[in-house]
Amino acid sequence: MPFSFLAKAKPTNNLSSTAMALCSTFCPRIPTNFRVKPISSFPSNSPFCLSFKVYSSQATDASFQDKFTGRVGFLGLGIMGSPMAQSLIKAGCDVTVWNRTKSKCDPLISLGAKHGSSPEEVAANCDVTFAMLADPESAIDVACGKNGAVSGMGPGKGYVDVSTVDVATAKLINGHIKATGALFLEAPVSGSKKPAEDGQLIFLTAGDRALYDSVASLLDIMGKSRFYLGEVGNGAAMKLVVNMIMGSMMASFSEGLLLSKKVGLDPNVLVEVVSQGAISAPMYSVKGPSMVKSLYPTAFPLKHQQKDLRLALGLAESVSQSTPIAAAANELYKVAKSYGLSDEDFSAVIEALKAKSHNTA
Ligand SMILES: NC(=O)C1=CN([C@@H]2O[C@H](COP(=O)(O)OP(=O)(O)OC[C@H]3O[C@@H](n4cnc5c(N)ncnc54)[C@H](OP(=O)(O)O)[C@@H]3O)[C@@H](O)[C@H]2O)C=CC1
Ligand SMILES: O=CCCC(=O)O
Repeated sequence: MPFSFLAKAKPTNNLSSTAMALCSTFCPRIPTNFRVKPISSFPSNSPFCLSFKVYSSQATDASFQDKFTGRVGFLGLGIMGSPMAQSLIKAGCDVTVWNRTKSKCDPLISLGAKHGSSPEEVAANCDVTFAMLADPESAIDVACGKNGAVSGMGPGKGYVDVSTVDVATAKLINGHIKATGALFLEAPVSGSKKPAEDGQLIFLTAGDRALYDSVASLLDIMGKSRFYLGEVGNGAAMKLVVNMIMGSMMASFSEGLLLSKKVGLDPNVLVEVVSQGAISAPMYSVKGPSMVKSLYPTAFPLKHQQKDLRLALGLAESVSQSTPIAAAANELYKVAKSYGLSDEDFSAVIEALKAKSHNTA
């Protein structure tokens, strides 16, 4: 379990070594396989204070890998892809980017990234290529379509798809990539815009273990933890189960906020009460106050949450698992989409429950 570690220490050139030494000294129960990542440091003329994130590299298998020194491609620079690629550039990686809408590449180019004119060109020029795309259709198109990444892949290369897709899509892309002699890893992420900006994502990986090992240091730049789940499809399945739970939680929270208001309670107080009890969740504390104000600044677009519920329901169907709560939540997100809220944050699902105001609008 990652935890923050704050220490006063004389800064050295090797901040990580300093932090590891401090942790070993002052946290005797820390696992021997811990790693550290600076959260913040201060100039040497300020009080000597360092803050570090301490984490196990993997719950069940903590192998430490060498720093990845090859060329890194990044396809898809939306809400998530942009900050992830930015973290890699800022960490000193040699990054080449591509995005369907070219203008989104410009801020990264100004930070030092190269630009590839197609997914094929990026894959051909890089050792490992990451893809962060909207949905199964775009993930397949960018990997396997005309001038897609597959055309630039080959032995010695790797493709890491971090998009949220279904099991069949992950397996399809895996098949195309593997046919070129390259390696494949699916690695969808838990965590949203802010964790992506802060390098605090959780990677849910599956596929070629050798590729997982070789890109571990890149995953650690972008994330706080990583799980290796075995065969391709397990990453997608884990991600869909997590987001199925999240979508239902948000729908239920929305009902609670509106009910509290209708019975004369202050929904802000409800948010506070929830935050102190057993059902406390960062999601409620972060989104609740703006939901009360009917504000939905987009971190996770509602259309993607509905996509994930749809894919999760398909997954449940494939094994005859009953999921009535998720099915009801999915309907609510579909209503919200019909209100034109696709690109709002998924917390805008609450608007689908304000039927009266929308019907009369
Ligand atoms: N936002 C979040 O909090 C999280 C999102 N995810 C998942 O990550 C993925 C990306 O999410 P996010 O960054 O929020 O989404 P965005 O909608 O912000 O970005 C989507 C990306 O996909 C590209 N794209 C869409 N359609 C096509 C296409 N047909 N061909 C080529 N490129 C295409 C977009 O290109 P263009 O710029 O040209 O439109 C853009 O780069 C999704 O699968 C999502 O479910 C996972 C965890 C958290
Ligand atoms: O897929 C989106 C996940 C968002 C989150 O984990 O906060």
